[in-house]
Formats: sequence, structure tokens, C-alpha cells
Amino acid sequence: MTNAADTAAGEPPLLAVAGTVIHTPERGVIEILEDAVVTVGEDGRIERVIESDDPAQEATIEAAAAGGRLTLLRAGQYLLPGLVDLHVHAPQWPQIGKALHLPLEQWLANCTFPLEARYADLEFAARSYSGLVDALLANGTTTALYFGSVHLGATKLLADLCHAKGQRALVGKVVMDDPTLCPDYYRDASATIAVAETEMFIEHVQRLAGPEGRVRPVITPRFIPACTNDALEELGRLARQTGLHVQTHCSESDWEHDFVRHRLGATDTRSLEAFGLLGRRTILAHSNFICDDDMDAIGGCGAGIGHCPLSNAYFSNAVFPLAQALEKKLHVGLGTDISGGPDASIFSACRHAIAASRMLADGVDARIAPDKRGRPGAAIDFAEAFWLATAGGGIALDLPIGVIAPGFAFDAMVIDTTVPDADLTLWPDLDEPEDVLQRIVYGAARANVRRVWVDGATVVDKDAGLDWT
Ligand SMILES: Nc1nc2[nH]cnc2c(=O)[nH]1
Repeated sequence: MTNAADTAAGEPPLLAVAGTVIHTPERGVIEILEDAVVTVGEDGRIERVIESDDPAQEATIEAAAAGGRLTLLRAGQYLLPGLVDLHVHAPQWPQIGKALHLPLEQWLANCTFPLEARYADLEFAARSYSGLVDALLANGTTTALYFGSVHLGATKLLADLCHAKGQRALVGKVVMDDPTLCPDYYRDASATIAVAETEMFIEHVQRLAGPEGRVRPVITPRFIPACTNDALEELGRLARQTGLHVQTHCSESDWEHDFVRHRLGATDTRSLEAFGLLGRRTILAHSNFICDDDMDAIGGCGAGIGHCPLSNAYFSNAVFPLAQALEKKLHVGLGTDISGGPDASIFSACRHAIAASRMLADGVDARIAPDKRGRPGAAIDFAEAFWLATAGGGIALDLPIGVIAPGFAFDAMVIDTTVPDADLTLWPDLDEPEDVLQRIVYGAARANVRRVWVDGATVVDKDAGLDWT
């Protein structure tokens, strides 16, 4: 990706990683750079990707090795961009793998709000959030977009922990102030207090990490049914004034979609737009019931969608029209939706996204004739799924992440296809080069993620005792 002429020796890099790079810089495009060297500058950004036939490689490797800054991948290890999770409910971590038998509205009222209310206790919050951030990093999630709870204190703690552990994180104090839906024991006391605490949270995070830092505050109305119009209007004003990210749930299930249409006479998307909450840095979780007009509104302002295929299977009554959204050039990435999705891995989300798209394409009810059963053209493949999990998530967030190329942040991971206690096995005598990515997308587990960097800093090294050079 660079010419010999570009590679005159300069300052030694912060880091150089030598090995085979696999990424998907564009939707459906797999790029494999065998035996490349990726150099990273002091700012944590990728400086150069030097291919194997470039004479500058040797000197770069020697300089990095001399400075103790070289990481050399072994046979069977691959350098991939880190994963981006566009939808995580941090306080629901202790509920992962439980309570998925209920419809959304009962799950919220009977299980989720009582659990989230416990985050008034900062000791409980610290225990839960610390385990969650460690687990996501160990799964290769270098960037996470988090809903906190309604509590200012616990949500500050979540931001502090992400900062301390080095994860790229966008974190929101949840706003939910409408007594019609939110119980007395778990809601903002008023719209005014909810907005004031959101402002305090923004100040805290920007003091912690800087205005465009690795940890950023997000304006977070939980979803329209939980918020008064006053709160939504004020949060819209704040979004316009600050230019910060916004996250919320959008047209998730029959119940939720109909609730908003009855209350406001418009879809979630058009209502959010009217409140000033739909913009380039808005991420809409789910969005399963969006219509063509909603897609036009989302595409028109460049907002993003966090597609959560596993949680949709439990709560959403429908499959998100992913391929249609991509054809319309909407910005889409993947989310686990912990704990509506009982799986912390974005590799799993890739697999669920592929499976859901196939079911939408073919249809699911065998009693319906094949030509009427599905929605032709709705399927995506593994390369598109991996693009959603990396570059697609980065585009949705408007951040330079998800691609191994100069100018992007060095948020990356080593996938080891040789670890013994895992089911990911390559068959070099049977495989085409692109099959490596296919096998990783379908087979990678937490144990295969050996090392993780964010902004060039090592945040996970499961083989810390081993020599990487
Ligand atoms: N899946 C999901 N949907 C929601 N809608 C409002 N809150 C939630 C939540 O916590 N999870």
C-alpha cells in the first residue's frame, strides 16, 4: 500500500507488527496482505502498511526490532481490525443468558429495570462493569457503544473503567423520565434533572478523555416510550448544541413501534428527527420496522443503525432488512445488545446476521410456496458481515477505525488459528486464501483472540509470557 519511495527511514515507529493482514476495507471486499508490516505512530494511528515486495520492509523491521518495538506474528496468526459493538447495555451484564422467554415490554418491567436499579450501588456497578469491559476486550471488541443506567455515578464509573482499561468507548447516561412506562424506583426525577445530569456526565467524560478522546459521552434517551416530550426536546437541543453522538432504540418490535405511532402519530425515525435527535452521529439500535420513508430520513442525514440480529430473534417479531438498508447506502454496524442478545462476541453477531439474512431471503414457513416465502436479495455473506463488524461500525460512528490502512487508528487484534482449545482449524491443502477469513468469521471464539490493541496500546495480551519478536 506504500511505494518504496514513501518509505525513507524516519522516526522509528511506536510499534511495528509483521505478519499477514486480513481486512474488508469496503463492503464485500476482502484484502489479504501476506507478510506485511504495519507501522504505528506515536498518536496510535497507522502510519504505513508495507507490503512484502517493498524493499523498505527489511529496514523497518530491523529498526523496530532494535528499539524493542516489533511484534512478529507466527504461522497461523493473522492481524485483523478490532471489532465494533454498536449496542451494549452495560448494566445488563449480570443478566446475560437469562430471562429471554418474555416479550420486550415484560422483560423490561419485570427483569431489566429491577436489575438496572441496582446500579445505585457503586460497589455492585464496579464489579459488574469491570468484568464486562474485560470480557468485551478479550473477545476483540476494541470499540463499544454503551448504554449505562439512569445513575450518573455508576455511568461515570463505567466511563472511568473504559478509560483505565484502554477500550475505545462511547458511553451514555440513560434518560428515562416518563412515569407512564418507567417505575418510581427507576427513573429520572424529571426532564430537567435528566438533562442536567446528562450535561454533568458530558463534562465528566470530556475532562477525563478530552473532547474528541478515546472515551466519549453519548446523549442517550432510552427510547421514545420511556421519555417525555420535554426530555426529548431538551436532549435534541443538547445534541444540536454539542454535536455529540446520540443513541436510542428505534422501531424495535411491534409493541414499541406501535406505541410511538399512537403517542406521536409518526414513526420513531420521523419523531426523533422532529426532536432534533437524528443526525450524522446518531446510532439507532434495531430499526427492524423502518419503512422506506424512514430509510430516506436516516440516509439523508447519515445516521447509523446498530443491527442486533440475536436479540431481534427474541424481542423483535421481525428481521431487520439489512441488505435493503445497505443497498440504500445506510450506515450499518453490528451490536450484541447485551443482554437482549446473550452473547458477548461480535464474531457471533456476524454469524447471526448472516443466518437472519438468509432466513429473510428464503422465508421460514414451509407451508408457504417457495416463490412467495422469502424476500429475494436479502442475504448477506461472511465478508459483508465482517465489514459490518469493523469498517461498517466505524463509518456509522464517524470514527477512523475498522480498516488496517494509513490514517486509521491502530485498533487491531491477533487471531490465532492454532490454539488447541478451540474449534477453528485451517486446512491449507483445501483452502483458498479467502477461506481463512471465512473460517475465522464462522469459527473464531474468545480463545482465538490472543492480543488486542487500541490506539496502538496493548490492552489484551493472553500470551504475555511469550516472546512476540
Ligand atoms: N433490546 C432492548 N430494547 C430496549 N428498549 C428499551 N430498552 C431496551 C433494552 O434494554 N433492550
